[in-house]
Amino acid sequence: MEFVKEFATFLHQKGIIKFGDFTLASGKKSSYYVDLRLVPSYPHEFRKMVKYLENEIAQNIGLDKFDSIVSVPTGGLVIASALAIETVKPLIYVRSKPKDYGTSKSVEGKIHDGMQVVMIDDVATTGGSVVNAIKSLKEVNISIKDAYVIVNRMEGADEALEELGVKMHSILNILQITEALHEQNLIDDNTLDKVKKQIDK
Ligand SMILES: O=P(O)(O)OC[C@H]1O[C@H](OP(=O)(O)OP(=O)(O)O)[C@H](O)[C@@H]1O
Ligand SMILES: O=C(O)c1cc(=O)[nH]c(=O)[nH]1
Repeated sequence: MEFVKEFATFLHQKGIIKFGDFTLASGKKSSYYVDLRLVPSYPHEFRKMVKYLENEIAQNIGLDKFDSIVSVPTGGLVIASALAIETVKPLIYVRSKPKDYGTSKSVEGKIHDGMQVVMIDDVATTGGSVVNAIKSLKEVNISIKDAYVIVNRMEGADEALEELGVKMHSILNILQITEALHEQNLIDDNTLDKVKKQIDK
């Protein structure tokens, strides 16, 4: 729990979690936004976050139990790249749509039939981005059982992935983050209430 509180406080201090009116990738509206693309600008915290993610994967799955790390551009790929270097695991990534020039590929990097991968993304909301990537991976006979995100906003991603036989893991969820901030009087009751209403919306 210590990492959760420390990381939640960091997200708030640096304005990485923002409260206001936002439109999300899925088209949904939200009273908050977690912009993890800012984290690499703070290399100590970035490294701590990646190490924590590495430990979680090592403990839950085992680093030798999969062939490659896979991610989706752009937010997730920055984190996955750092994790791949830290763990010395191969990295591949899935474009949201195939390139319409050059190689015309949607899955980039070295792949082989029947390979086993673990998905990394920064934030999960509806799970749509990861679901699309998993579908592209299945088309080229790549297997995936586990996906890891840093922040789970708890808006349907777990269920969407479960339908594809993939387990969603997260380092923190939005309730843990905002409850830790509320406890420290960094956000008020009304802000916490709005976040709770967003869950499963
Ligand atoms: O669970 P979902 O409803 O799909 O939403 C979450 C996705 O949205 C964001 O990506 P975005 O499309 O903003 O792309 P970016 O990382 O390139 O900024 C985020 O990085 C996730 O990939
Ligand atoms: O759903 C999204 O697009 C989304 C939400 C969020 O809080 N952060 C983010 O990077 N994307």
